Amino acid sequence: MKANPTALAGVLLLENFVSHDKRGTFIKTFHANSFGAEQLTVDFRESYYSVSHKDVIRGMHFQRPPHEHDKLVYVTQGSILDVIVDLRPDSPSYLQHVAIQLNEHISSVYIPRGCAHGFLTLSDTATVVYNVTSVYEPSADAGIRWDSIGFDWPVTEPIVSGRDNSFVNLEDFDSEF
Ligand SMILES: Cc1cn([C@H]2C[C@H](O)[C@@H](COP(=O)(O)OP(=O)(O)O[C@H]3O[C@H](C)C(=O)[C@H](O)[C@H]3O)O2)c(=O)[nH]c1=O
Repeated sequence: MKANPTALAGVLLLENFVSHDKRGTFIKTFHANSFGAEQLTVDFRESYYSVSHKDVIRGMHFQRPPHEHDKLVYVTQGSILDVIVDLRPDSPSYLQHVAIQLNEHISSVYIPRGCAHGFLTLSDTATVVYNVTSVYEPSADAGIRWDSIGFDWPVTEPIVSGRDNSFVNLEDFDSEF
């Protein structure tokens, strides 16, 4: 696994191990030694996935302290535009965002605690896997409005949940990280 830095401090684009043969494809998305060598968390406490239609936007989500978590995200079917916002006041990339296209199998994105995560579905459907380092705590499940982060989402009529449209704007967000 090769880790590549991004414009946001600590957010890494990871190149997955991918092997093709006549049977199909084999992909490795986690390797404790490689993660440890990059000082990445290896203690994932939950794993879940979502299946989204084209033009769906999910996000921008995070868990509030003390339930914040690191997150490893990858796509097992389809493609997404993965978007991360830095909510850490002490970070050199505070309040900045990055958008990374994730295509099935090829790469994963590692998102440190203190960042908000979301994505736009680019393909007809997309299956997105999340591995996180804390268990789900409803009272700490929070977010920032997807259209308040200064990113021009390449979609004309996004499909967004009422909850995601009810989050606070980034300019009004008071960071606890
Ligand atoms: C995360 C979670 C959610 N839920 C419930 C809450 C809702 O009733 C339902 C769907 O949750 P949500 O609408 O938050 O799902 P997404 O909008 O796909 O959020 C996900 O996608 C964005 C991009 C992320 O980065 C989040 O980490 C991830 O939660 O499952 C649970 O019961 N347990 C859980 O661990």
